[in-house]
Amino acid sequence: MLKGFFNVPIPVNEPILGYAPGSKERELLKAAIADARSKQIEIPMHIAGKEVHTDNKGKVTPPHDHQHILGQYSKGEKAHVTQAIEAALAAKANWENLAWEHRAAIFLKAADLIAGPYRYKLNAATMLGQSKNAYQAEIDAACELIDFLRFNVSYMSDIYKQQPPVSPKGSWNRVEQRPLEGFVFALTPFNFTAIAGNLPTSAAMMGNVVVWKPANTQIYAANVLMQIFKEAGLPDGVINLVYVSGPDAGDVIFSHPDFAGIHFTGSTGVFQNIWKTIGNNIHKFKTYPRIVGETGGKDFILIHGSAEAESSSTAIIRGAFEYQGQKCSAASRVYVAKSIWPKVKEYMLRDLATFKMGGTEDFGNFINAVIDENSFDKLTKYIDEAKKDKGVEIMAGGGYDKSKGYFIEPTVLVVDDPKYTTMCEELFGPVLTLYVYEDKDFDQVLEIIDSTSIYALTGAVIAQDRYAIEKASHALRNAAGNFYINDKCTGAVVGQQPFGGARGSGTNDKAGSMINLLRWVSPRAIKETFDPPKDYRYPFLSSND
Ligand SMILES: NC(=O)c1ccc[n+]([C@@H]2O[C@H](COP(=O)([O-])OP(=O)(O)OC[C@H]3O[C@@H](n4cnc5c(N)ncnc54)[C@H](O)[C@@H]3O)[C@@H](O)[C@H]2O)c1
Ligand SMILES: N[C@@H](CCC=O)C(=O)O
Repeated sequence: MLKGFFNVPIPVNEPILGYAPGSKERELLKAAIADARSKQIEIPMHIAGKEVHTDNKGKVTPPHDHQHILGQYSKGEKAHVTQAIEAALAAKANWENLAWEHRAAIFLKAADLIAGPYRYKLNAATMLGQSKNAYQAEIDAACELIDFLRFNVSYMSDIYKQQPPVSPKGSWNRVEQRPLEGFVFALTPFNFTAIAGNLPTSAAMMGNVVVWKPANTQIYAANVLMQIFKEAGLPDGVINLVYVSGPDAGDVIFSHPDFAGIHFTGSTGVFQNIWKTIGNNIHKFKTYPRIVGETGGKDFILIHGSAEAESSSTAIIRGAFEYQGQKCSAASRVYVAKSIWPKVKEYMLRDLATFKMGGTEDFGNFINAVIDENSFDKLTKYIDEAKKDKGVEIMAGGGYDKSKGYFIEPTVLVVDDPKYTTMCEELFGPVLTLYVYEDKDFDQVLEIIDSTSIYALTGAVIAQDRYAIEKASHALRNAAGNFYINDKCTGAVVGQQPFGGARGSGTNDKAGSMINLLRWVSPRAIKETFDPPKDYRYPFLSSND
């Protein structure tokens, strides 16, 4: 074994490629898209390092072109979840005993593979499978995932370096960061390839073994991620990837004695049910499982009367409509002061009129499709209701069509009631609701924002008036885990704004930070005494008493 404490490479954020017309990266990405579209692939599960195929297949189709088949994945059942757990537990001893610098090297290599040879393949898979445009795929599948891997390696070494500051004479105090006893379940959402990659790897990096179940609508890119992890040298069984229904996975995992933790990102309802199941089964587990979940949001932008109108409009429309509003951080409720609203509205209508909507293969499209038919049907129901409801004006959009892909026009609703349904519930799509308030009612609006939804994920205040900024920052301190001043409420960057919300939005364990990695270790404090006492008596107990 090598001896020494090794410094890890100092992480820096991966530069975002621009994909401008004529650029090399655009040519390479277009070629990767054409290649992916030209064939149908078989997508196996990965258990104990082996590819597992079944006869029960699910189709993978681009949300913007649902009749085109990119491939088919093998659907698993409960027995595959059991096999994945057994494979993870079989891999555990070797993996957790491997020196940490070797674990680090595997994930640093994975980051390099994504930054280099796999960049276009992974971006193309995300663009086709999840209907993300080139820029959105680049900031997610490439840059954010590379950042997660490189920064987490650095945080891991910082965690290992942290030791008790005091060791009195004659003793030495140390802390060992043990992986959890058992396996970790990574349950990942459709909307970010980076999150799908981060949830299993952050736990594995700290020495844990993992069963990973992605959302069905993200499997196409998850398959590329698994290829990358293998090529980076991840040993068999450390991360096992299964394609089963959520309830099937839950039934097996949440009653297994070695279940040691869940790393979840997804909707609040699913997380709350999982929490209840874990609570009901608590007597079955060897340890108290770590429950880490980043969940839904009802993210706000507050525009003060002193704000600059054009940048306010840009923050609103980028915050609300990038990736069709399917970011947990997406702006979905806006509060704008009456004095500035006419100007903001003018800029919004000017820019919304220039949005192009269509497939991700055409780089001119800013807006693509929503993820699937369920989502399309749910969102269009809200739009149809809004069209009928009094006190709601459809300021923009409102149209939709699912004949070729699940396309919904970016829609802006202006409401009279700040507690209208779409101001309160998470819709998760390109539907923004906006309320215009009297400038004098700023304080009341702060209270409304704080109390309107169960969530507290992201939020922004836009103002030039420093008193207003200070007041909003204080009044809304529990309304968002990620708070922005004079910016949109999306686009957190690893190493810059660790991400996560509280209240109904999750456990706020901040993805891409040391706080998150600490959830995947169980510290053991060790005290060593060099000269142990040989007499039990205290000094005041003299032998003459
Ligand atoms: N806070 C964050 O950091 C963050 C980031 C991304 C997405 N999200 C949230 O995720 C949601 C969108 O993602 P989604 O649609 O994939 O979420 P989802 O909750 O539908 O699914 C998440 C995962 O849970 C699985 N699942 C679904 N039902 C299950 C059940 N009954 N038992 C066990 N597993 C089950 C899914 O298959 C998927 O793998 C939104 O609510 C969004 O706000 C939050
Ligand atoms: N971290 C991303 C959101 C991830 C959730 O979907 C952002 O800040 O926009």
